[in-house]
Amino acid sequence: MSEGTLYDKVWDRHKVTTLPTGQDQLFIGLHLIHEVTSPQAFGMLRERDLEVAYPELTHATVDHIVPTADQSRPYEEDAAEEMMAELEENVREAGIEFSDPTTGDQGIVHVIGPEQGLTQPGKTIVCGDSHTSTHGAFGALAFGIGTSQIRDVLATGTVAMEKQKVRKIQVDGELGEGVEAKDIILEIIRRLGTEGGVGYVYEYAGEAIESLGMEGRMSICNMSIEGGARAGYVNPDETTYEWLEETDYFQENPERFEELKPYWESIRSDADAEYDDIVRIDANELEPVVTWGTTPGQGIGITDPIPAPEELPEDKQDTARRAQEHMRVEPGDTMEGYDIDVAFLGSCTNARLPDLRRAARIVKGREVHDDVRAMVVPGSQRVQQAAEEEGLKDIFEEAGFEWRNAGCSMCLGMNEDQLEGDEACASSSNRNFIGRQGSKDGRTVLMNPRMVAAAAIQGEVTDVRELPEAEVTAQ
Ligand SMILES: CC(C)[C@H](C(=O)O)[C@@H](O)C(=O)O
Ligand code: SF4
Repeated sequence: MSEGTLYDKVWDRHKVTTLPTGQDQLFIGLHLIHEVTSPQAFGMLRERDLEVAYPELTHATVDHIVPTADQSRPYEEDAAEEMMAELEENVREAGIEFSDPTTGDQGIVHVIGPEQGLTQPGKTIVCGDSHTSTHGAFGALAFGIGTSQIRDVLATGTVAMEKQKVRKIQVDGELGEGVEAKDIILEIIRRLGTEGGVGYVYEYAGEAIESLGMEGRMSICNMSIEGGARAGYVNPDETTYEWLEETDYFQENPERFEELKPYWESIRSDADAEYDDIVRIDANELEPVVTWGTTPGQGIGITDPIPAPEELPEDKQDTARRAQEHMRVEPGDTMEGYDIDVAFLGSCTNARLPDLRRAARIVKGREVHDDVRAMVVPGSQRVQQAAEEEGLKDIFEEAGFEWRNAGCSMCLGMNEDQLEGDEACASSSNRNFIGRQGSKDGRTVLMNPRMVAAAAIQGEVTDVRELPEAEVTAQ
C-alpha cells in the first residue's frame, strides 16, 4: 500500500500529536538561526526562565548584517555590531555551535547548512527565514518560521503546524544552452503566480530536475516561497547521496551514512502516491527568464515581449501598471537592451561554487562595462575560499568585478551594500520588490548568474546565449 509522498512520510515520522487547535506538533531535527530573527525569541525564553531544549540540534550563523568588505570588529555600523554581539551572547549562553566569520565556515544560512552536512534527507528543518525552503533540495521538510515559532522550537524542539497540500511540479525534457535551474523556477512562478502555491508544498520531479546537481535543485527549492508555497522538495537520489557523502558530517561519521541511507530511500514519494495537484512544464521550451516588474512572478523569456497590463488577468493589471512605471519599461519591448548600473552575483539562490564557475566562463577575458558597478558576494566563506583557490576570484577581478566576503549583502541591503537612487541592478537573487536592494527607487531585474555576468559586461540586459563562453580550467 502506498504510504504517500515524501511530505506525508516525513511529516508522520515527526508528528508528536495533534493539538486541540487542529494543528500537528512536529519534532524538529535541525533549527538554524541567524542574527536578524533570533534575538527576540531568545528574549522571550529569558522572560520565562526557559532554556534551549536541544542546543545540539541548533546551529547559528551571521549573514544578513555582516559587512562584506571590512569585517574587523567592532563593525563600523553600530546596529550590525549590536546584533552580532547579541547573537554571540545568546549562542554562548545556550551552548549552540556558531559558524562565525573566524571559523572559516560562516555564510548565508541556506548555504552553510547543506555545506556542513547538517541538512539531510528526511529531516525536519526550520529557520526564522522564508528561504528555508532551500533545504528541501535534499529531501528534507524545511520551513521558514516566525518569531513565536522560533521561541517554541528553542524551548521545546517542536513546533505547531498545519499540514499543507502537495502539488507535484513535473519538469520533463532537457534544458537548452544557457538555460538553468533559476529559469525553471522563474518560469514556474510566472505561470502559477506569486500566490499560486498558497496552501501547498511543491514536489519538484521529472527528468529536468533529476539531471540537476544539488546546487541547481537548491536554487529551485529556494524560490518555492516566492511562488507562495510553504516549502519545496526534491526526492533524494544518488546525486543527493554523493553530495552528502563529501560533507563534513559524513566524512567524520561515515558509518552514519550507511545507517541512514535505507531511511533516505524509504522516505521517497511512492510511485503511486496521490497528489492534490500536478503541473507539467516542458524544459525544452524554456529560455533564460528575466523579470520586467517588481515581483518574481513578473517574468518573461529573454526574447519575449513585456506584456501589456490589459492583456493580463484583471487582478494583475494594476500591479503590472505600477511595476512598469517603476521599472520604466514599455509593453511590447523585450528586456534585452535594458540599461543596468549594477550587477550583483550573490544570495542564497545563486552564490554557490557552480554558480560562480558558470558566471566566470562568461566573464573570462572580458571587461565589465564602464558604466557598471559589478560585485561577486560568495554565499559562504567556503565557497569563497574554493573559488579563490581555483582562480575564479582572479577572473572576476581582472574583468573589473569587486570580490567581497560572504553574506546576504545586496540581496536585501541590510548591510552597506545597497543600490543608490534609481540604479538598475542585474541580480542573481530572488526578490525584486520595490526597495528590496536598499533604495526605494532602485530597480531590480532577476536572472540567472550567467545572465548577470553577461549584463555586467554589456551594460544592459543581454541574452547570454549570444556571448560565447571561455574555457575555465576549474573542474
Ligand atoms: C531577514 C529575513 C527575515 C528575511 C526572510 O525571512 O526571508 C530575509 O532573509 C529575506 O530574504 O527577506
Ligand atoms: S541571501 Fe537574501 S534571500 Fe537569502 S537569506 Fe539572505 S537576504 Fe534572505
